[in-house]
Amino acid sequence: MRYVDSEVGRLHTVLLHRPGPELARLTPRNNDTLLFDGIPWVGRAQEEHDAFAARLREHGVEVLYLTELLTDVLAIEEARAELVDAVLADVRLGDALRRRVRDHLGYLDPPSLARVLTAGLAHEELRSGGGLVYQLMDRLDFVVDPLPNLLFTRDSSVWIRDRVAVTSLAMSARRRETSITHAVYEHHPRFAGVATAYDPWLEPLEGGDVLLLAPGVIAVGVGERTAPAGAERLARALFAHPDPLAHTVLAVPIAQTRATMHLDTVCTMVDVDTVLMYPNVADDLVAYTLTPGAAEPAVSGPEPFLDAAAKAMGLDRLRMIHTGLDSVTAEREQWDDGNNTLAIAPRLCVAYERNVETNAQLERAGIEVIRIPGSELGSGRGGPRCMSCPISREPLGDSALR
Ligand SMILES: NC(=[NH2+])NCCC[C@H](N)C(=O)O
Repeated sequence: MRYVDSEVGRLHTVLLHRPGPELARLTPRNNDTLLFDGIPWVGRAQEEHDAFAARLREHGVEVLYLTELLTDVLAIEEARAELVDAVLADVRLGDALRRRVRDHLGYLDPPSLARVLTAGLAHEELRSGGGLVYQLMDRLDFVVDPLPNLLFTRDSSVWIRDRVAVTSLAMSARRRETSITHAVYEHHPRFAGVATAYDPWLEPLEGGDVLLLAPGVIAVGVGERTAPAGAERLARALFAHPDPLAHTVLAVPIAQTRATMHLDTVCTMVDVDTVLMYPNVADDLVAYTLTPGAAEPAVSGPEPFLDAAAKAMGLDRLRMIHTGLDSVTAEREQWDDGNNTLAIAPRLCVAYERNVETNAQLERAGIEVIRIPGSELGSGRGGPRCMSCPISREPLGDSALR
């Protein structure tokens, strides 16, 4: 079963990426470019991630791992060619080095190739190469860049009902991630026959910006990561479907700073009618409402986000968990992904244990919190929601809202 129509329906199946050798590529020289704010201790990050997966399994969630799916599809010639081509498309390689890399990858068995596709390939590991590009590289430079942000499976694909939107990642450090999700959904027998709702060559759109507020109602954060044109394109695709996948898309401009790169860093859902929101932005967020129009989606607004969302969801009001935190504590805990919870059922969510005050407020509001460690995982600036891509949730249907 592959179906997701909300943020909170009981979670059945989720896609995770257990961090591996790609994290060991991070150095103080490259961590900014690779979008990490520190140098994670890899072994501990893996332990933390295993604890996350274990908590999910204890609650009956099936956990799929991206590397396993990738290794499976690399046994299929067409998928292998597609993934290798995505590596070779890097214009910086030049023809001579490109030929050498093609030869090198051609000899690798699926697990070794999966490792290069995720952890990259350093100059010194290629050992020999021809041409000027190879000669002028430092031995630690990457011939194939590593993808440490694969950890955040939320961003490279999003399921909307029975379709998958393979996104278009804005930052160059992440762009190749979607060649992996695309190949998995296209070629893995588990996903046979799945149709896409978005493709990676379209305008920038990242999963961290896409919130399924209710069946048929989708909020999309817009800014640096998801371009307004990406939100518009998604709305058009969802409205045009014969059995429309949504009736309302709310475009929500967000300030693009490091701390708030995606909508889910400031707002996540913890119940069918309840959001957890970063208090420092809660009053300022607005939404533009997109609905099906004659040729193009019709746009109205802006109006306060909570009002626009409640209206689209058919509620009198959307309940916001007011964390009531002083602004410094709120700022500290937002930075450590306090607002980035993963709901695994209505009123039951996973959160980093370190966000003590936010978690206490959630509990006071009647939300059960499953705490996980995240001291190393958090150095890439992502929490439980960023690290998970729900593939199947219990449908809320249209009658779920009270
Ligand atoms: N859905 C999310 N908030 N993902 C967080 C992504 C963090 C990642 N280091 C990036 O900057 O892209």
